[in-house]
Amino acid sequence: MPLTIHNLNHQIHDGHIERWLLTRVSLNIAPGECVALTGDSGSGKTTLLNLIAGLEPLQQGQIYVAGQGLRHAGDKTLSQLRRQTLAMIFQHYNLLSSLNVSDNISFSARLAGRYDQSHSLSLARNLGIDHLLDHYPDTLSGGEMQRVAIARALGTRPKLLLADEPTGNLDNNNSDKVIEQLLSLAKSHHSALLMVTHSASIAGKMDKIYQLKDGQLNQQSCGG
Ligand SMILES: Nc1ncnc2c1ncn2[C@@H]1O[C@H](COP(=O)(O)OP(=O)(O)OP(=O)(O)O)[C@@H](O)[C@H]1O
Repeated sequence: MPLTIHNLNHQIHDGHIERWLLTRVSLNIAPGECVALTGDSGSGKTTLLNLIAGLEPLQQGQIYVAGQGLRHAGDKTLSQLRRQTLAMIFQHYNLLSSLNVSDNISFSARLAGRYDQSHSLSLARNLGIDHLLDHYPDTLSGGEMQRVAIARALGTRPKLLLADEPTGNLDNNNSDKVIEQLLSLAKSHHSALLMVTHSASIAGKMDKIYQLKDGQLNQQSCGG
């Protein structure tokens, strides 16, 4: 399983009081499965992604990423997991401004020791950005930058892809195209995808929808 979450509880300091942000959260995501994570602002979506990425320590419960338990895992194990097993896509792209598109795409794969030029090129072609390989990020549109970020993320052949409102900065038309490409590439690479979104129409394109509300994670119907 790319992702298993078992009975996760997470407490935060809210001013002077402590508050349970996540309670008894459990979730399984299978290879190639695309799952939407929805919920009101402040419900804990980004915190949950950060816990899955090993960026915040687990307090109670367990998260397994491709079989590796995160609770009590050391820094070396967690950073290896972030390089080799999972990849993240952010709303603000997080491209390196001093590197051209080609080097941005290959950056994570090189760090993971998995750089494969033909794979990077094929991702760029599939995303329609192969004519931009020698361009720099500040000359690209938002949609083009996010396509570069998607190619960079998939370049490591991650088992699990975490995306935090990846099209939050794009207009509807552009957003739909980028999401279609992301879903199709995640499926063809057998990468599981967990995507935070506020958009009901984007969530409706995914295999499953989960909502965080009052600390609890519940599956919603995909009907709409
Ligand atoms: N380390 C922390 N210490 C204290 N409070 C925190 C911490 N991390 C997150 N919070 C609080 O937890 C709540 C959830 O934050 P989070 O960013 O996870 O929500 P979200 O669902 O992603 O929201 P949005 O949709 O607005 O991005 C917020 O009230 C936030 O202020």
